[in-house]
Amino acid sequence: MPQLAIDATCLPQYDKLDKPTRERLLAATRTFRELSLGALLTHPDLRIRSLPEGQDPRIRTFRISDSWTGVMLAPESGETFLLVHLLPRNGAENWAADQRHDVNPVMGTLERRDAAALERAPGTPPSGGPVAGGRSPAPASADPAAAADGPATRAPSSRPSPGSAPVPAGAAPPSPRSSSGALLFDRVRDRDLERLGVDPEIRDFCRSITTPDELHGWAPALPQDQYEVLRALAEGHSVQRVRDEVVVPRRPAVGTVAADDYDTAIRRTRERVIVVSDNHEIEDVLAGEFDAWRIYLHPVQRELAYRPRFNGPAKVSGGPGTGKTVVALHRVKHLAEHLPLGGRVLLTSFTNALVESLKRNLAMLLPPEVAADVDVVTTDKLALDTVKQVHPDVRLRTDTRGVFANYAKQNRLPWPVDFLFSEYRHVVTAHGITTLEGYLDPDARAGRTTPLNADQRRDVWHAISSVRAAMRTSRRLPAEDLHAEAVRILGEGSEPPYTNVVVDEAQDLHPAQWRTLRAAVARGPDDMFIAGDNRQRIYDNAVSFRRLGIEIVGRSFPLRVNYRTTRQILVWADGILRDGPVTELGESAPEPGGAARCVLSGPEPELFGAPDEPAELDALAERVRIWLADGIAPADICVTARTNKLRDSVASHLRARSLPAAAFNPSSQSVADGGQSVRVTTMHGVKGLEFRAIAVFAATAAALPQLDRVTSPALDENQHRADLDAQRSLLYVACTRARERLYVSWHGAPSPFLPL
Ligand SMILES: Nc1ncnc2c1ncn2[C@@H]1O[C@H](COP(=O)(O)OP(=O)(O)OP(=O)(O)O)[C@@H](O)[C@H]1O
Repeated sequence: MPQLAIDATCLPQYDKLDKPTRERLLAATRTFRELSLGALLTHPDLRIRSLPEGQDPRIRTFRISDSWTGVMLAPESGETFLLVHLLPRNGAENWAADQRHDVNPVMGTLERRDAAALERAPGTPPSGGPVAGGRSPAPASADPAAAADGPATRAPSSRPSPGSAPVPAGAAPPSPRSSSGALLFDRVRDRDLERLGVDPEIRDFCRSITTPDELHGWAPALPQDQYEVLRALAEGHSVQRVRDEVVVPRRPAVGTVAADDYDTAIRRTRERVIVVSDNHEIEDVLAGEFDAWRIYLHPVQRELAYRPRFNGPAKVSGGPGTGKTVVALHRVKHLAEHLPLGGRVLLTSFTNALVESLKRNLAMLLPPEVAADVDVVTTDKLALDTVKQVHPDVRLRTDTRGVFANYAKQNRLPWPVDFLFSEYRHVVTAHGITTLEGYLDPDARAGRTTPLNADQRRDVWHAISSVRAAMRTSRRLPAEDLHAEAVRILGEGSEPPYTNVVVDEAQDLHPAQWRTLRAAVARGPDDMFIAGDNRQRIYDNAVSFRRLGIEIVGRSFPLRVNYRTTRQILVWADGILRDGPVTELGESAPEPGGAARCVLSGPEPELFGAPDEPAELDALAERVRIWLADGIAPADICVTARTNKLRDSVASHLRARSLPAAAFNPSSQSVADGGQSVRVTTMHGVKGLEFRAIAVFAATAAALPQLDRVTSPALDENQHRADLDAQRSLLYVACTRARERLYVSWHGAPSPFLPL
């Protein structure tokens, strides 16, 4: 039976069809799936036609209506029809005659080139890709420099138009090729281009390109995967890196795809091609009623999410917006679909808000019967539930520091409460120390800068033990102790509760939480899949996976394409972290170099320093008003402030200026007034979320860093630095939630974290 596949580049055209034409197209797609090949080719309504003699015999047109035509690639082998374009009837044949579809000789993917435009080269810019504009509004344009990385034009709730994005407004038009100066690909040998899948025609063509802008201008005409190879080389990446990051993930695992095996190539090009399996799905895909991440994965993302097996814990890291959560969700899908009888998957994250968001997304990806085998809970909830099975009356305590403060006061201890609390959190529970001897071990306090002699350690241990005993008596345990107890209980059980554990936002978990996760799953293939980014660590937890028995070596994978944030915003935000190298998640080594590439491009961030808070509020209101006037929906705008108090005050000030604004609840992802208001929340509250426009309010020296949350250097210099880094990351997280617009303001002296 024939099968229909859809090339994502044709989807934006669907917007231009009126309702009856859309219905006819849907009926046609149904016919494709229901009739035999012979019946299809002779179907009286579809009127499937080949192009005139001498042109590509694999291209066929079919009738959608009197005025609209569909263009398909109909391979001679196999029965998969690929819908490549929807066009007004009189332009369809001409367009089809200009295009050529080939199987990439190395990657085995299906690519399209505008053969006519390339033939007219040199010097003539291409006529533009098949996508005649994306869905509006699309204020941040797809950056042709990165478009070929995958689904590119991602206007809010819009679909991708991979590899064929039109040249964005404002981008430099393709420059006429200059005969002077160096050529862009001088340093790359023909042999290397060939190994990277660049075919002879494109090799010749690229030899005379002089600048990256010129190459970008040709993006719509070039075969998509070859364009990505060239773009990565043009960015200065080595042949080896381009091979590893662009070619290998696309290449078949074994063998090659024959040049005439279009059927296989279509099925392998999953970044751009959707092979639809039922009518309902076709309607969703054509109508754009889905989030792109559910369907399109970058080859690297797909390879990680759907790799049949990792021989042990695996880690995916990468900067903000590189799709770590997307990969984690797809990995859960893969694991849940391959569970042994009675098996269960745990998907976990740090906060309730993150878990709620994971639940919502997972429900979009998994059918209910598969989702039933997946638990999505915070690690603290996992520990609490585990402990409650044995001690039903135990509850989670959140005021631990206060208990330490009371004890220190009552007993007139010589140490500040922050010191005591920090010893409890960052030494005793972080290292899982259970005895005085353990605490007296010379290595126990490695990294702490305040020395303690043996007598002092005994006194500190006594104080900490007393506070813990009191908390145990009250049956309200802090998270750290709850986890220790959960680990004990899990260790006594006959079998760990989970077959696989998937962790998102892993950078924020405390070692005690990791121990629970380690104990919740038996060691072995696919036991743990971990996604995170140390740039975004906003709680003061640093961990060593090795010390926790999580052996990642050889299974650590970077993601390097940012799908969320424009290049302009990311480059600026990266400046916030300028002072130190980013360390690898779960290790102390610096992360290997290689900045993320951004799919989107847009305006530079706007910065405003006001003389005082009222002036800053006025400017914020003005900014929000401009965004609304630009057509950004209120719910796509988020204002962040450092504290709950400031959040409430900003929301009421905006409302007083007749702007729709309300405090935002990150867990329910709704606003207090239940309406479509501008979201106002804390910097912590935006973690894991994204908005078209973000305003960071009061990035003021007096508020950021918030010094009452930072350990004094006199108490511990290392902890002081770690606390400052966590606040710096908080600002970074807030700024990188913005998809298209970022506005940062302050009054008086600006925060020292700002890259001004
Ligand atoms: N292959 C893809 N195609 C289209 N969109 C994608 C793809 N991968 C990720 N995205 C989109 O990019 C955005 C960021 O993805 P995601 O939240 O998974 O990134 P992340 O690395 O977990 O981000 P962060 O660490 O900043 O929270 C989301 O809107 C997601 O839908």
